[in-house]
Parts: sequence; structure tokens; C-alpha cells
Amino acid sequence: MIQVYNLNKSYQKDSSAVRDLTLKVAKGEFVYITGPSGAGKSTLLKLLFAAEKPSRGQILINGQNLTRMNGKKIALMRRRLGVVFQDFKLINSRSVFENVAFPLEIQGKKRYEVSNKVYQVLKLVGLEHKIKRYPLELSGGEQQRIAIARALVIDPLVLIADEPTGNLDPDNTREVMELFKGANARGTTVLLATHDRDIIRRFPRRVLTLDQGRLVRDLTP
Ligand SMILES: Nc1ncnc2c1ncn2[C@@H]1O[C@H](COP(=O)(O)OP(=O)(O)OP(=O)(O)O)[C@@H](O)[C@H]1O
Repeated sequence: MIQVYNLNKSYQKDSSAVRDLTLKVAKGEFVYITGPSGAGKSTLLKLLFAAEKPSRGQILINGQNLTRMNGKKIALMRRRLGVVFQDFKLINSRSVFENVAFPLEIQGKKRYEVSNKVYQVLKLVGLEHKIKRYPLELSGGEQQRIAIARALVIDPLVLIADEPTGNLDPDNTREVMELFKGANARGTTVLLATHDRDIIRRFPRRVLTLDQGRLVRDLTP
């Protein structure tokens, strides 16, 4: 599903955020990316989502070379990826429905399809009763579940999550992890960056450890 070859990213001349990274993630895998602060976790995810361009190296997603795509093809590829960040990135001026419907509208789905799918995914995250609310009327944990619903509404090939539980209490963290596990069980490949060892211990899966931009460990339980 994901193949990365000799990936390098330098934001500045003489320092690299990601160095000589080569790795493969199979379809349907659940993979943690961990490592100390500044190890390059977010940079790797941004490269996979094409939010940053590599300085060197190749990234293939579903057999397609991201590094050789033009803007239009990247936009098409992104429509098949779900992304969740620590700070939710919801649009506060839009309702829960509008936030979650957004990726489907970009895909040009019909109105009734959008409504059905949004309701279905909100039910999955247990927030269908908040469909008419606005993000700022929700708790942090609820906002994060909406952000996850927005990522999952397209049944993504890959779910990319950067510290998605960073701001959540233990109960909300557990709920969010259950949502990721559920998506993974339905076939979505999951890449989750976290420095929270507790999560990794409680939900053991393959762990890639980065340090100073390099892959220093690749452990499968
Ligand atoms: N936009 C940027 N411009 C310049 N340097 C950057 C930029 N983004 C990240 N870096 C640098 O790249 C390195 C890796 O950062 P990155 O955010 O990928 O690490 P991380 O493992 O996600 O860290 P954290 O756990 O603290 O979020 C760091 O040294 C950081 O300072």
C-alpha cells in the first residue's frame, strides 16, 4: 500500500528532518510512528499526505508514485486519504454536518448520498445527535471524533493521524483508539504518530521508531 524509498526531507540547508527512510506498509496494516520530539514523525506524515515535498527519494501509495504527480493528480490521491491532526482542524463557521460532508462534496457525491453517509459515520462515532451543532459547541473529545468522522466518511485507503489523542483524556483516548481499530478492521490502512507509550502498550501493533529523522526500529508484536 505504501512504499517509501530513500526518503529525505530538509527544511533547511544543513539539517534533515527525515533521512534515508525506506519502509513498506502493507494494505490493512496498523502502524504506529513514534520517537522523541523532533524525530521527524510529523514530517513523514506530511510527506505521505503530500503536504510537503521530499528533498530526495520516492513515495508510492497504492502503486502510484506521489513524487512524480502533478498538482491535479495529488489532489485526486488526497481524496482517498483520511487525515486527522491533534488540533482537529475543523471549520468553526460550519456545522458538524457541513464539516463531515465536505470531503464527499469534493468527490461530487449526490446530496442524498452525502446525507446518508454523513449520518452513518456520525453514528459510528456516537455523535449523530450533534449533527446540527457547531464545532465550538462541542467538547474537545467530541471535536476530535468529528474530525475522525470527517476522515472516515470517504472510507479512506489510508488513515493518517498525527498525535490524534494528544489533547484528550484517557476515556476519550480509548474511544478514539476504538474508532481507529474499527476503521482498520474494515480495511483501512492506519498510520498513527504518537509519543504515548501507554497507547502502544494497550493497543499493540507494528511500531516504527524514528530518531533524528532515521528509522531506528521496526517492531511487530
Ligand atoms: N516547517 C518547518 N521548517 C523548518 N524546520 C522544520 C519544519 N517542520 C519541522 N521542522 C524541523 O524538522 C524536525 C522534525 O520535526 P517534526 O515536526 O517532523 O518532528 P516530530 O517527531 O513530529 O516532533 P514532535 O513529536 O515534537 O511533534 C525538527 O528538527 C523540526 O524543528
